[in-house]
Amino acid sequence: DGKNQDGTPKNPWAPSPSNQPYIWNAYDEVAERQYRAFTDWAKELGALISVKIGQKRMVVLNSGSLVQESFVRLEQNNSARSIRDGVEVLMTDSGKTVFAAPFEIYWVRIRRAIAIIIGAAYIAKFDGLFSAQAAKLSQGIQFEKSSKNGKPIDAEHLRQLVNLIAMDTSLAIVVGQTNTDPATMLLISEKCREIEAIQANKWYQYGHFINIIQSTYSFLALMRKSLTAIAQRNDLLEVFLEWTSPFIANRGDQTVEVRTIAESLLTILPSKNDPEPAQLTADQVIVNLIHITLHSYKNLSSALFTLIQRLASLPELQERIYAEVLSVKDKEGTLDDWPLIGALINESMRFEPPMRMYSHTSRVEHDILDGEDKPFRIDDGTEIIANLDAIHFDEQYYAEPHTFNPDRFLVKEKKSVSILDKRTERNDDNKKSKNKFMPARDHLAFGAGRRKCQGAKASERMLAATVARLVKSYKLEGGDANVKVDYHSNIWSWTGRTETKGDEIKFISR
Ligand code: HEM
Repeated sequence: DGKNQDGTPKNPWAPSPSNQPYIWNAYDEVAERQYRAFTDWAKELGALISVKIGQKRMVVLNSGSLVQESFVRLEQNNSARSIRDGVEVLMTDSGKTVFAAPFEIYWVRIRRAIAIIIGAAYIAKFDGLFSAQAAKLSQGIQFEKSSKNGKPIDAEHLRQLVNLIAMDTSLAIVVGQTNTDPATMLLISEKCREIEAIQANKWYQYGHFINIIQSTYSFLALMRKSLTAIAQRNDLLEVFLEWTSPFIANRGDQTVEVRTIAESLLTILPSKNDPEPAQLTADQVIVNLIHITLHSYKNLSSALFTLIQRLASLPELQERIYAEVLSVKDKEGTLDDWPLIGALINESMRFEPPMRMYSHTSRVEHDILDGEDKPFRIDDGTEIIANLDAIHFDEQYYAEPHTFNPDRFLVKEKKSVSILDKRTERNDDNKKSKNKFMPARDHLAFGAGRRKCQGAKASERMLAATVARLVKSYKLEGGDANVKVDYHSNIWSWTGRTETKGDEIKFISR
């Protein structure tokens, strides 16, 4: 209501775009142009902006230091999430999954259980899986090639191969399924596509912002859509229930080694702050497994497809990577051995992240300081969005940001800063001013703060294994990573995702 508890006026909202139509405010612009609309407004109004759509006010962070301020320094305030529409409610069982759960002990338990499977200290045990998957992709490409007499592989076929590898890898980590039959994997990805399409429907999108629409305007249409969504969800549940049943039957058996996220979620371990944790119900476990699998699948396949398309268009880089891979002798090699592949992955994540926006929600009324330390209003429930379309192209951190250049990430730790670090304009004898011209050594494609992606290490190692294997086996020619397609929903968040359209690639055996 614009007043603090003591009756004094609240600080203003951060600057907003003007001249927006009254009823929908910024809806049309955001629906059509998504993150690009935020980037353009930020150029005009400054890195911290606020946008009102319908009844919803959102605050958008367009610089790394604002993400540091909001998602990291003030993480106690801003690590909640909001569930925005019927599909999200349905698919997360009203916020029971790690992605959607409120910032409470229930969420902490799930995070810990996932961390002991795929956290940085544990992830190396999956390197064998990643190189086996990379080999499978290479074989799939060989097979496609020979069935086409060596002609290039078109984007659609390549995408199907990449989808299968991404799904297979995700299922192995999440439910311990390896070599799942392709028909089942296709079924899962088809269900996922259909649910996403329902969520991207215009009335669902409006409903995020104007509650009354959910209940009246196109109630019947929404009901029909919801019934379809429920049917799709039930089909998914059936598949996952079958996989999870053996683990559920073994629940509590201390002699079984915990190797997958499914097993770990079924055995929440005590910790210092949570000595007697409540265990999750089987339903809660399964709804998490579906959500994690689909997030992992979509992002891995999207990142891998983009990376292959990009690599194909860079012949010189391929030769440098080939030399790097060959220089590792007497062992398989992993991301730890390949700095240039690591730099390529970082640059791909910076230049073309699968998710250009993600959001946290504040659960406390507080102020946020803009770049000049001026305070602006955040309410309990305000959705706060990180806009990578602005942050990842900030030329203060990434020289010539619109050029794809993996070498920028070969910079030494001491000669670089984090994208989260603030630039200071103070003069030379202040050490901090050194920051001013140092490049960033990182990116925010995996998020920041307490809600950060738990699959970052797994993803990087998987992508590295695949790049190494492909470059070792083939010279890639063709490809196009420049044309993008934006989707309006993303397992199950309204902030969307971006895919690479791609072009045919010729794989020439080395
Ligand atoms: C290239 C691949 C991937 C990308 C780009 C990606 C990106 C993201 C992003 C942007 C977030 C939200 C971060 C935030 O709000 O600050 C997230 C959350 C998460 N990701 Fe990923 N992800 C990827 C792969 C994976 C994989 C393979 C897994 C697991 C197998 C995974 C598990 C998670 C989990 C559990 C969270 C939720 C954290 C929470 O809300 O507490 N991700 N991811």
